[in-house]
Amino acid sequence: MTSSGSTATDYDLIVIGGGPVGENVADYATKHGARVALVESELVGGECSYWACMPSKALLRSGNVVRAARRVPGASEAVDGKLDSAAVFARRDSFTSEWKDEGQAEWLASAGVDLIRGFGTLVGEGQVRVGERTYTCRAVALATGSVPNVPQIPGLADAHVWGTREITSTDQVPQSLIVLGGGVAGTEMAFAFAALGTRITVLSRGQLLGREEPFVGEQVADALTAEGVDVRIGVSPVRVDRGSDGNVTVTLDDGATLHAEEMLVSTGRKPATEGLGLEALGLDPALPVDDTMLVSGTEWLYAVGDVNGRALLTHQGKYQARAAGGAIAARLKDDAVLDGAWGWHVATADHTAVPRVVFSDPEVAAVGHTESEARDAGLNVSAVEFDLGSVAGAALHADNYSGRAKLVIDEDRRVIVGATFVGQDISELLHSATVAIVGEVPLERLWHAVPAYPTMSEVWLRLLETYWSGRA
Ligand SMILES: Cc1cc2nc3c(=O)[nH]c(=O)nc-3n(C[C@H](O)[C@H](O)[C@H](O)COP(=O)(O)OP(=O)(O)OC[C@H]3O[C@@H](n4cnc5c(N)ncnc54)[C@H](O)[C@@H]3O)c2cc1C
Ligand SMILES: NC(=O)c1ccc[n+]([C@@H]2O[C@H](COP(=O)([O-])OP(=O)(O)OC[C@H]3O[C@@H](n4cnc5c(N)ncnc54)[C@H](O)[C@@H]3O)[C@@H](O)[C@H]2O)c1
Repeated sequence: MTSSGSTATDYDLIVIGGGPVGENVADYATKHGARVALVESELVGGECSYWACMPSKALLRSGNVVRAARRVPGASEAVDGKLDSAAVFARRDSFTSEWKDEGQAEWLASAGVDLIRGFGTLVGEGQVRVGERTYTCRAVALATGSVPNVPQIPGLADAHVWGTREITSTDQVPQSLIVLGGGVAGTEMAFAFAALGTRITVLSRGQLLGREEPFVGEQVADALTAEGVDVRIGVSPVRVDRGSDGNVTVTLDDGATLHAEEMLVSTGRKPATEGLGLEALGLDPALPVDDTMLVSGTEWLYAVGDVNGRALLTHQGKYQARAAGGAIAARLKDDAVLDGAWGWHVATADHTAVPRVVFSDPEVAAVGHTESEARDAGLNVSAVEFDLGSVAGAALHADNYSGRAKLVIDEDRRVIVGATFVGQDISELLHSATVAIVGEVPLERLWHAVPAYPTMSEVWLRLLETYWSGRA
């Protein structure tokens, strides 16, 4: 490494995978003096930039804006047409840089990171093969992301259905679409394409967004239904076929048969570890990591972002990357590694304060534990809820504003350990809850954080009043 003068290896660190997480590991390690190369087999920028976060949010935005305008008299009269799908897709294309990565590659070069194009495989400790060449290094960071988890349903593999890559990059507005999977991706795409005019059926084996508080799925399902979406809860397909007319037929376990022009399968993702050579090196493919992202049983291998399965979210992966990039550089220089809880080189918040936003309408914004998760974790918690529609800021924001907020409180420490908000344009409220949880702000002190009037943040005051009422 530069500061220690070692050039016995090609690099100090090789990062495999150039998504948002790999880019940040490389950048942070380089900033701290390491000689770094990044290996990417597709586009620098990864899933998030081209087939996930950016295009999906761009596709959602136009519909959300129109619905918002329709809820405000005076504005609603000005919005009486349909969405311009070509313009929606064109805006999406600009956010994906037309699926070209020159800009990201230039940024990597400006950050001092060498880009190696190709598929990286581990062939030994500190040895990465790309094509015909084997590169040596002192540490490797795997940031290979995740791949779709496709269910084994008879006929599905031959039906050429859409995954999230296809739906986020399409230029087509299908007349009808069956969405399998009531998680984050399925829910968001149902809103986006309902706004574009597609007739949609969502199939979910459990409540929508089932990992969140129970009222979340109920409110989002009600909103989808109001948009004309057929939401079917508690059903699973038993067969899928693509007919000679090009349409998809789905047979459900309740005996129903559905037909649609297209089908989206969005049933979760799993770490992308295939072909990395882990088993040949005797490494556990589950890639268990400590909070610096060092893989258990090794002193040279790190797994960061989606690939370690801790939190499949860009912002949380990038947070891990900042910790890991710094930790790797520090270890290579024999500098102190600040790996105590909340230290500079650890991703402590992964355990207690992961923020999540679903860009549906209403939006869902949550951080930390749900009430049931907190109880399962053995915490002594209470919970308070409040109707967002009765907060002045929300009522002004949109007529008939509908939403709900909930705090989960650790009674032993008198701090918040979870917060959930559902409502139009509520996502920007989330960071206040994240700060309260990470800062472990006592409720008694939180009382003095006065929300401005008339903003939606006043829901904080109402939640705290609800908490204190009935208590001394
Ligand atoms: C539809 C959808 C919408 C989403 N929206 C959001 C959102 O709004 N907000 C959010 O926070 N998260 C969102 N996510 C999740 C987010 O996309 C991921 O958490 C994020 O992309 C993870 O980043 P990563 O760098 O770990 O992996 P990736 O972005 O998957 O990048 C991994 C990279 O590694 C490369 N690679 C893999 N194997 C190799 C190899 N052996 N050699 C070389 N290169 C390799 C891949 O080509 C890829 O470029 C969404 C996901 C989906 C599917
Ligand atoms: N706004 C965001 O931050 C955002 C948006 C989209 C995706 N993502 C991330 O991308 C990842 C993938 O999204 P996703 O929606 O595919 O995953 P998910 O885990 O959110 O939802 C998957 C859904 O599919 C269902 N499912 C799983 N297996 C099934 C089967 N065999 N048959 C029927 N249903 C099945 C699950 O019950 C769940 O409802 C998630 O981890 C999510 O965090 C984030």
